[in-house]
Amino acid sequence: MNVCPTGLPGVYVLEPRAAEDTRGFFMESFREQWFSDRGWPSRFVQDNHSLSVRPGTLRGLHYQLPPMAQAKLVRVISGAVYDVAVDMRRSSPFFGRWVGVELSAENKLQLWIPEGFAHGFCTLVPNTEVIYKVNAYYSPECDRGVAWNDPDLGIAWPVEAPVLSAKDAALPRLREAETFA
Ligand SMILES: Cc1cn([C@H]2C[C@H](O)[C@@H](COP(=O)(O)OP(=O)(O)O[C@H]3O[C@H](C)C(=O)[C@H](O)[C@H]3O)O2)c(=O)[nH]c1=O
Repeated sequence: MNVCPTGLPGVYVLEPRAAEDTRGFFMESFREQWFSDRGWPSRFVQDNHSLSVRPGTLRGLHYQLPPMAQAKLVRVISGAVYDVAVDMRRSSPFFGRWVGVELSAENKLQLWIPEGFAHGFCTLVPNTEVIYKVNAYYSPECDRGVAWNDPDLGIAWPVEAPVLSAKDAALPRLREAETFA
């Protein structure tokens, strides 16, 4: 498995190795030691799975505040997304900076997003399924978000008028959002 840094320190692309043969492929999609060997959180307590039927569906940008902050390991098992992470730590020199990576069932890439970052994605094709591990349970009380189209973030989403939940359509801008210290 290759680990590739992105333009945003702390966020990495993981490239598992797939063994392909005439039947298809086999891939180890997760190993605890990939994380413990790097001093990253390695105990994941919840798996998430979402299906977005329409292309241009945008989920995010979401994060959970302490004590339920979540690190996330994200991958796509059907379809493709433009996956985005944003540094939400005011103390970081990269506060408000973002990175976007295409994750797809075809490229099998995974995105490692540490605690302190917001996460969102926009689907690129119909019936896209995203699965991801998190290292803290869902906590509606600690759940927060920031607007996908905040001009202070300037994220280059591949869609101008995404399909949004009512919740996501009403998220605050970064300047009003509760962020990490
Ligand atoms: C996140 C979550 C949600 N839910 C329930 C709450 C709602 O009744 C329903 C849909 O939740 P929501 O609209 O927040 O789902 P998404 O918009 O896909 O949210 C996710 O989108 C971005 C991309 C993320 O990274 C987060 O993991 C997560 O916030 O599932 C749960 O029961 N458990 C959970 O862990």
